[in-house]
Amino acid sequence: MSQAQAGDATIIDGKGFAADLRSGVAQQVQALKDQHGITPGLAVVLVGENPASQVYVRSKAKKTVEVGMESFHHHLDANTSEHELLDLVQQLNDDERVHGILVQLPLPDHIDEDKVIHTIDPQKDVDGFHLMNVGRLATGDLDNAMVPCTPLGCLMLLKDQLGDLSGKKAVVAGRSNIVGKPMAHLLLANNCTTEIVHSRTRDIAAECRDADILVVAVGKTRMVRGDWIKPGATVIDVGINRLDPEPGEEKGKLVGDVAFDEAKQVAGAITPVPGGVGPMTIAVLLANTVTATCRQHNVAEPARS
Ligand SMILES: Nc1nc(=O)c2c([nH]1)NC[C@@H]1CN(c3ccc(C(=O)N[C@@H](CCC(=O)O)C(=O)O)cc3)C=[N+]21
Repeated sequence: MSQAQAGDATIIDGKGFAADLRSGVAQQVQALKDQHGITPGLAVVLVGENPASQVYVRSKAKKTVEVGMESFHHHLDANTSEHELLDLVQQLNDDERVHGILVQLPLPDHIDEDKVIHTIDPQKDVDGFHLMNVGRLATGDLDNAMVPCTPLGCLMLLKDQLGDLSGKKAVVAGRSNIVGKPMAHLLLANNCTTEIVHSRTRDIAAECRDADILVVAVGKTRMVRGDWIKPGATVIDVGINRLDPEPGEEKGKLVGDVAFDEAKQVAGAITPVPGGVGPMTIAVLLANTVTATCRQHNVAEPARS
């Protein structure tokens, strides 16, 4: 391979990759219908009126139907009690048309999120947030874990870009339970030398600059600058931040946690925002629902990553 030249980073097409993944999922759904008479079903539960959440939920429901699955949508009002929500989750656990359950986070303050997540049947936990699935991922039992959608989507993009990841130095910026920690476990399971950096890391720029693979999920607009990146590195930007609108704009632009214009001068490959990791999250959710369906019916499951 030739040496990376300044300014020539490959822009990783997450949107296109996600569309291909969804058409693969649509074929798997068709096969489940034709060969086993099973229609995978995904239930999405939204509590309250957060407008951004409503946009994601609508997009998920539309794409669920597009791949041929059944979509069950439960929209509860903001003052729903914890007890009512737990009852609904239990009802979805018991419903055999439902193979995957996603409860959109964050939940209102009066509801204990952990309690809700741990009421979901681990086999239907397509977000991979239940402790049973967290433990399986952390112990490397990937054959039985449900793996969180965003990190799994990032891994798919990395493997598509780089092939075998063995021996590569991977740095994950951010230590959240939904992205940073599961991402680090996945990279470790794929034989990367893996490090997590965070707000208390002594020289975070220097640690990032050592990475062949840099995954950024810190939730801070354009925190990672061009000079934090090793020339030729592969950069995955998980951030989704909305800027204040410019005069004449109705909504502000979406930008990542990486200063894209600087980073693309240095990186070998980089995901854009929007059109990078975001669309992968939804596509992997659908893929996880097929995986969950296969496991619940003892049908051979498609290889994922
Ligand atoms: N239990 C749970 N599971 C989740 O997976 C979950 C959640 N709660 N709560 C909210 C966040 C957010 N999230 C996104 C998914 C796709 C895009 C996405 O497709 N973004 C597009 C842009 C969309 C736009 O233009 O607004 C992109 O990056 O290209 C973004 C954000 C999933 N979440």
